[in-house]
This record gives sequence, C-alpha cells and structure tokens, in this order.
Amino acid sequence: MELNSMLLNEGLDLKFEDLTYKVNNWTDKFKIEKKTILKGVSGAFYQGQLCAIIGCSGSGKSSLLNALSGYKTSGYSGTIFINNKPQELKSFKKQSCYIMQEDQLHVQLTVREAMEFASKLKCLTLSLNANKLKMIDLILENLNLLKIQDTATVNLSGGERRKLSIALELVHNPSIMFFDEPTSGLDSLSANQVLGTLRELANTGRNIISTIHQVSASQLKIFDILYVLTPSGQCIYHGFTSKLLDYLAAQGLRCPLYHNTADYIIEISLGEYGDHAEKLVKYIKNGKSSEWLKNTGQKDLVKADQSTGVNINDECQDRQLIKYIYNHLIQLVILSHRCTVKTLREKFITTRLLVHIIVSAVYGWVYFGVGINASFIHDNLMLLFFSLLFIMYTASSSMIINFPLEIQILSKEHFNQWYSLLSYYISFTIVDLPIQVIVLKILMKINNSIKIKH
Ligand SMILES: Nc1ncnc2c1ncn2[C@@H]1O[C@H](COP(=O)(O)OP(=O)(O)OP(=O)(O)O)[C@@H](O)[C@H]1O
Repeated sequence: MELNSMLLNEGLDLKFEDLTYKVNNWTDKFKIEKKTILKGVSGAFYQGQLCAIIGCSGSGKSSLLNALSGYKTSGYSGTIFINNKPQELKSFKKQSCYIMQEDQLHVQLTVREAMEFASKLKCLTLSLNANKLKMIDLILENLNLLKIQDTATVNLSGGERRKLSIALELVHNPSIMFFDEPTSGLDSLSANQVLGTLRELANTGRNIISTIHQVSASQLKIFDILYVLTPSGQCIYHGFTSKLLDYLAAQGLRCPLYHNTADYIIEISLGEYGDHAEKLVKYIKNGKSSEWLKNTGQKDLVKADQSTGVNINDECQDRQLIKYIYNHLIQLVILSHRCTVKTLREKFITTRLLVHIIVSAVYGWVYFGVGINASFIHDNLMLLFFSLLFIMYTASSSMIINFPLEIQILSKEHFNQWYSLLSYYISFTIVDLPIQVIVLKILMKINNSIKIKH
C-alpha cells in the first residue's frame, strides 16, 4: 500500500567525511589502548532513498549509525553535513529519529494510547484536535495497525511491534530516519513487511538509513543504496545496489551464479576470495569517491541538490525561557498522566499494598503497648527506627524496580526529543507520592488498631 500523501516529507541529505571512531580497550596487561572501529570513512545518503549499511558482525555498522544520528558523539572525529551545512545536533535531532534494534514500548499501554501519548508529547498539547487524531488514524492505517489499535503492546507480534515503533516516530513527521537492524529477530514475512514499510517511507521523500545484518537477494533489491563496511571499519562499496555487480566486475570480481550479492561482497571483505578488500577501499577512496559510477554510465549518487537548510531558533532569550518553562510543564502533565495509567495497570502496586499490611501487622504485634509505658523507651526508638527504615526502603523500591525496566525506553524517547529528563523524573515522583502516602496511612492504621485490640 502506498503511504498517504499527507505523510510526504521534504527529506534531508546527509554527508559525512573522514569519520573515525576510536574506543578505549583494556589489554591483557590491564592497560588501556585505543581501538579504531571506523577508519576515516566517507559517504552520502540522500533524501528519497532507502540506504543499507551492511558488513560482517563487528564491522562497525551500529557505530556508524550512532555517529550519523548523533546518538553517540564521544570518540568520534570527522565531519557530518546536513543539506551541505555542518550538522547542528540540536536542530538535527528535531528532524530525525532513531529506531533501535530492540522495540522499546510501554507494555501497559494499547497501540492507540501509545500513539496518542506520543503525539501529545511531540506536539506539546494536552488534548489532540481533530487533525492530530486524523493523522494518527492515517499512520495506523498505512502501517496496517488500525485494526489492532486497542491491543496492548505487550500482546503484539514482532513485526507489529517494529511497525508501532516506526508509527510512534512518524507523528512528528521526521525528515530522516535511522534504523538499527530493523529486521533482526523477525521471520521472513514480517521482515519483508517491515522493509516494505521502509521502502514506502523513502518513497514519501524521507531519507531512510538502516543497518542490516543479514539480507536476502530479494530484500537487497528493495534498497536504493548500499554502503559496505569491512571488518577493519573501512568502506569497500558505496553506491546504487543495482550497480554493485558492475562495480565488482570492473575489479575482476565475478559473483558466482545464484549467489546472494550481499553475501558475496561481505565474503570479499572477509578475504575469502583473496586480498581484494584493501584494493576496493582504495578504489572507492573509503566511500568518498563516486567516480567509478561514470564508467557505468550512471550519474552522481545525488538525487537532488537542494539546500532548504536546518531551522535555527532565533527567538529572544526571554521568550525562550517562558517557552522552556511552558514546554516542561506540558511535558510534566502528559508524562504524569501516562505514568498514572501505567501504574494503575501494574501488578506491583497490589504487592506493595500487601507488603505494607503484613509488615505493619507484624510491627504492631511485636511492639504492642510500648507507647504507653515509659520503661519501654528503647522499644519506642526501635519501632520508630524500623518503621522509618521500612518506609524509606519501600519508597525507593518502586524506583529501583521500575527504573532498570524503563531505562531503554527513556533513552530512546529522550534521544528522540520527546521530553526532558527533568520532566520525566518529576512526573515519576509525583505519581508515586500519593501511593506512598496511602501505604503510610495503612501502616499507621494497622499498627494502631493492633495496639488497641490487644
Ligand atoms: N564502547 C566500545 N568499547 C569497546 N569496543 C567497542 C565499543 N563500541 C563498539 N565496540 C566494538 O566495535 C566493533 C563494532 O561494533 P558495532 O556494534 O558497531 O558492530 P556491528 O557491525 O553493528 O556488529 P553487529 O552486526 O554484530 O551488531 C565491535 O567489535 C565492538 O565490540
């Protein structure tokens, strides 16, 4: 199905030059040494194209994607251009999104709820108007999710989860989308459906850049552009998928009949057909050169040379401050609402209440009558101490239990500019506060009633 024209987008062009990524590595002798993951690679991905970054495991595909998307910045050197201007991360993040390998979804919400909260957070509005609701319907319909809109995300299939991850980001109409192995863990039918969705997204004008671990011959044809990395983090091919065989033939490399071309070039990068990788890196100037295309009669990789430029916020400081506070307040209200809905659907809250009832009953029984006898002052102190300890422990336990489960979702949503960390933290605390007050009341009530009855 073709994506509706309402989802059309101008797209952004992305170029990178001499990108190097170094990490610190521990040696056998407990010393730190620098390991180079990406060695001065260059390339360009253009709007309206579906681009695949392929290579063997550990070749640096995710590292390259992390750099291009701005997800990671430390350890990287080189230059990235957006529409021929140096990448300005803050504004770039507003026009891009990064969809990670693992689908980070709120399992307590339904598909529709997840979409509505995403739309509210991205549009900074407490209620969605008819246009926004129509847009959600449109996205769900185009990604075949409308009929399962009331299903909890925890019950979705792998392919549906991946599509929902895409749908959630589409609500703010990103111009460039990064995907880290979007087909991993999916059966071939779901993988084909997800790749079909990526194709449609590219057809709407967006720039779609994806790493792919294993790609079949038929799936390979879906991609316009291939970018192939060697195990040493260099580029041996950057160009049209359809021209890969011509490129290899020009170097005297002929893909065996019925052999997957993607597998063939990866095998070349691994040195299975001799020492060709170095030669190819030089020939294509580590991704910089598209000269070889001229031999094939093809023009440049560039589809369109336009420079709409990245929006730069030039508002005065006072207005920015008011806007900043207003945005945080709106985020806080939406996040508190979402957190309340999730908390009320959690089983953990019942367990928490039960633990308080049992512990308060035990304390009441053990320290019966100590409050009315001055000779039990030591027991009074002990009761106070244990009660405080228990309250403090249980109050922090909700954060300790929930935070590791939420950290991946938080990092995805925060990176994709849904909200600030401050708003997230305050909303989490606000929603937990009434629960803490209620359980404290229970603790005191049961404690007192046991003292009186005894
Ligand atoms: N922070 C780091 N510290 C040490 N090594 C790292 C770090 N980040 C990446 N690496 C190493 O860099 C190499 C490339 O990693 P990366 O995840 O980019 O590869 P990949 O091509 O995406 O692999 P896969 O297909 O298996 O996901 C790996 O050998 C990895 O162990």
